[in-house]
Amino acid sequence: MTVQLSGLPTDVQDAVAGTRARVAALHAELPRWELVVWTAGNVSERVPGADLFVIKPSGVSYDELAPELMVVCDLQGDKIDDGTGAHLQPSSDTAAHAYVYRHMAHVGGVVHTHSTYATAWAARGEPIPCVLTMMADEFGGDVPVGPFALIGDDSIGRGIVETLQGSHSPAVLMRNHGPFTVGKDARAAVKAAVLCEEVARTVHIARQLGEPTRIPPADIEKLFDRYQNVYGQPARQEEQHA
Ligand SMILES: O=C(CO)[C@@H](O)[C@@H](O)COP(=O)(O)O
Repeated sequence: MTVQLSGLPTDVQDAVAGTRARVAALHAELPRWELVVWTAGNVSERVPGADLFVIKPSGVSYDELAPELMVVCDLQGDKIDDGTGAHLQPSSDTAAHAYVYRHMAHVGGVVHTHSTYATAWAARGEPIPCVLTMMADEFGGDVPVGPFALIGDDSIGRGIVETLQGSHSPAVLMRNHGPFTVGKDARAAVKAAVLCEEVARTVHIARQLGEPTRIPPADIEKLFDRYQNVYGQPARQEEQHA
């Protein structure tokens, strides 16, 4: 039987409303940072305290996205009776997002784009080598490549999870497709998507002039640890561990 949002406890309904607002607002970051063309990207976030997540409706222009249009799904990726009406179907990548939420408990947000430089690396099936301190900071090493997988079932999600397990990286380049990123929340996943495109572009440019030099693994670990645990304002650091 389909879950009815209006029948859930008030605190869950309030949590859904807050998640819808955040996810709707974060979609504006995708065109802002030139990570998408047309509607080719999506953001989702887990609803705190519920086995639900919120994701963009498929094919809807970013200009039209509003909190009340965000689709609410269970962790199997099935839309609940969320008040958006039957005409609004969730993103075509919903199954992939749902698989990540079911298999990566620490992940609270997922983003998918087709950003140009990261997607070019995905087309070549080549990991982005860790040759920049920004890569060590955010990705803790190379940005890995996941397998080619067709959209529509658990294949992409399984490829994301299997590739990211054992990696510090919050980004994976799905072969012949494009980047997927994860984070503790949707904002962290959007940040990872922005920085993934930035380093993909920089390393691509560096490669035009010669072979960039890799950062030694011990230094990568030091940089990653500092950035993940020291960078930013103390208050934000506490938030990060909240
Ligand atoms: O890559 C694809 C389709 O192949 C999707 O990620 C992209 O078009 C975005 O689709 P949605 O608008 O989220 O359904």
